[in-house]
Amino acid sequence: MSKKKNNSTPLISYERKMEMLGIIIIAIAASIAISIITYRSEDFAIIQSVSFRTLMDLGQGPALRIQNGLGPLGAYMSHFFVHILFGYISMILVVIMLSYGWNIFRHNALAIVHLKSLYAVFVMILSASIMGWVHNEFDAVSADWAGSSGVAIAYLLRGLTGQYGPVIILGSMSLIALILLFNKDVQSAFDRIRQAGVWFGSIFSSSASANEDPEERDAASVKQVRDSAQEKGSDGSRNQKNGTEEDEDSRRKRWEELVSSSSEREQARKLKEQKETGETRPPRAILSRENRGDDGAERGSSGKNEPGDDQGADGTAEAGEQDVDIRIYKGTPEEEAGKRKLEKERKKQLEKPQITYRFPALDLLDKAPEEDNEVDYEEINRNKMIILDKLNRHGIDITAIEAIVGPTVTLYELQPAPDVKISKIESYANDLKMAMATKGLRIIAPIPGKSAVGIEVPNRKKETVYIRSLINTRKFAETSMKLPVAFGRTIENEVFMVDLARLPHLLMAGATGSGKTVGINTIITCLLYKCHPDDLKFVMVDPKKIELSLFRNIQNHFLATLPNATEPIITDTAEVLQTLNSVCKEMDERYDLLKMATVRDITSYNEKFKEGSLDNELGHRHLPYIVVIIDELADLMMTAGKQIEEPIARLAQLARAVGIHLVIATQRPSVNVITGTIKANFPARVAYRVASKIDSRTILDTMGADQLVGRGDMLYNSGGVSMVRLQNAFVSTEEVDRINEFIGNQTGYDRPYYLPETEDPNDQGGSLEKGERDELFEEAAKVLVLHQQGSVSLLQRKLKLGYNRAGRLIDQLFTAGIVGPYQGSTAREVLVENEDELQELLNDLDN
Ligand SMILES: Nc1ncnc2c1ncn2[C@@H]1O[C@H](COP(=O)(O)OP(=O)(O)OP(=O)(O)O)[C@@H](O)[C@H]1O
Repeated sequence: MSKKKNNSTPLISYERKMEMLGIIIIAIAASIAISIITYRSEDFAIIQSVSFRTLMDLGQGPALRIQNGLGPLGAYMSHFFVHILFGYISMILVVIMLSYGWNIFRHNALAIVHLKSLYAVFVMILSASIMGWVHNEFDAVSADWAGSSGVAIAYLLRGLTGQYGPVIILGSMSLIALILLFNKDVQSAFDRIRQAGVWFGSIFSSSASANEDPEERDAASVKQVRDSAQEKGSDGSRNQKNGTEEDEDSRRKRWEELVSSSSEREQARKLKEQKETGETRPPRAILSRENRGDDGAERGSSGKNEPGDDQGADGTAEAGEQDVDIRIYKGTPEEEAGKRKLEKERKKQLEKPQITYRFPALDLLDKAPEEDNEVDYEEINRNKMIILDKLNRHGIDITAIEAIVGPTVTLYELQPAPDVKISKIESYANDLKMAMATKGLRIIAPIPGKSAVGIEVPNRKKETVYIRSLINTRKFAETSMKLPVAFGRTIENEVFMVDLARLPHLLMAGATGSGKTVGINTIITCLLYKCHPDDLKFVMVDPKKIELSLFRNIQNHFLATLPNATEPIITDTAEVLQTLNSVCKEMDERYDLLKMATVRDITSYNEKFKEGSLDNELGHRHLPYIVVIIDELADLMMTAGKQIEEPIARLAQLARAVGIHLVIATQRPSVNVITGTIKANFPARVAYRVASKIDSRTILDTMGADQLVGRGDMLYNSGGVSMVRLQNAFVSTEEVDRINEFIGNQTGYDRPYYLPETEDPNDQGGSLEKGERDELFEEAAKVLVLHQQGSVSLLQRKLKLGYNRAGRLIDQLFTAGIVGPYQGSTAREVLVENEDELQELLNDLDN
């Protein structure tokens, strides 16, 4: 493959430069910090009283009298920061600089640092002004805490707004600063402060039990709060209560938090016990286990008519009769890798890359916003009550419940009593759906490998799984998969990864807007983050014309096309057909190469080629993986039907060993699009939300996809019986754009990877005029007739030819009727029996 000479590489790479800049900034910040800490106002006076020359004379008295840790320079700096700017509070500037320095050094994104710095500057000015005000009004603090600027702002405020104006302005600004700091509900912050009061109260009031076991103490405080809640509750019904709704709510919250703190301790004890007995659980964070022996208080105080709370008072009361523990789990995120790890692992794979290439950096991907992804205990408890109530009414006893909180859905794992028939639980799916007023609810009865029934209920607040949070994990960085795809997160918050090279092909289906294109972008992004362009090429087919168009930027790095292709991303049906046939031809050629090299798969072939034991002259070359992506199969099947199905089926059956893999998506998972032949050859399937149970059956062979909630909620089946529910990672168009720009701006190969040319189906083999025949035409014909074997590799060996020329000769011999049509990995049939017959045929051709 031809390649461009890479442009001169800079002496010091961009990364190293940034690291140096980071260190310089940190060093300056540390110096300023030392100068501020050792600030003395007299130092500056000394500097001013002597000349520069005297100052520089270290043996002289003036220099010796300066006590700043950084000498005269420190005295200057600290004068500026402490005296002129904002006093000691200027230290915040040091913190800002350190933060910039560190993040630049670590190659982290700076967007969040900018925001936080802006906030820190605001807090610095505000604090200095408050100090200035205290200094001016009461002379209670030294002016060194406010600096001239802080004092000046306080004067200005006093002058403009009188005696009380600064109190109001500075007070409200402080409150705003607090709100911004916690970025949370201030109301609940107040509640928490009050709650802390109750805590202290309960501790002091039960001073007699000061030496008690902590669990008992918790239980005592729980009881106290619960009792007080019950007292209130018993005074009157919910509608008659005197206190406000907020009072009830905050009391309930308080109660729940106390309960969960005591129960977490109990949970930890249980876990320890489990460890000792050798019983293990998957690594999930245990959030709470709520033992509601007497649930009345909690339910009574709920007080709100939430959706799904349609059971009213008597519904929940009945449920209370069946008292079941619930354990709540939320999976802890996987360990982050950091940019260096990813970079190191990616470089490890490369031995002698054909082009100089920089892998896309993590910074091109958006960081997940700092959202409040806390578990909604209220929602979980309400759902638990509804589930218990519904099943209890129908005589189904549940002995235990666990709630596993995933990004999109929560899985309630129910342990039914031994005599319960589990199909009975399944039959109440619709009742439960109605009671919870939820869109998609899936019952898994039983959960494969467990003696439990699962009910998946969509969360009211869904979490977006950002692709960066998957790519930036050790699991992804260190994977040895050839074509790793981190699809998303499981319900247990684990990064779910598959190796496309082993699948070997993937069929994706989902209604419009369910997240297929985002899913395809996730696959491509993962591959672009892990694979070098030497090792991977995409053939992109996009009948919808816009979905994959962003990838045209990377054509000279990552795309494979026909030599005469009109566009790098194929949108025209006729061209799709020709391209797929060409990929088939590439597959056949690769099989010939593998056969010549006597290896069984692409990995061994490439290793052998790397060792130098394969001859370039015979057409051997490094073989990149080829991933063929078809964004909408339905469209192609409608226009080209069988013609399209044929090459897809051939590739799906055979292409795995030679490193060609298919990813096909469709929004119409009907049997005339996903035909039996296609389905049989695509064991790995992904279903996004589909419109009907029938569609779900077509794609997954079972129901379930019709109950998904959309926006990347998906079921993955690798061909076995069990399916995994995942939240597909989200990658935005902007992110895809940035990655493409980053790669596209680098010097790539001269052209896309060319797929072999195929015969035009309308062309009956082209002209065989004497002048247009290959010079070795006759000689090649004789070799094949002599050996009675129509194989390219035979011609290569006997005539010492490259693969392409030998292939062209075989095509001409086929047109001349000397060899038969292509037969896959076996040699073509020779149609001429002996040399005499051949001579006759050649004479005819000449005439
Ligand atoms: N994994 C995801 N996380 C969050 N939101 C998502 C996710 N996937 C898709 N969405 C949302 O759903 C919208 C539609 O997604 P997408 O375009 O991928 O659907 P589609 O199935 O390809 O639809 P169509 O077939 O009409 O092209 C996106 O714009 C995005 O807002």
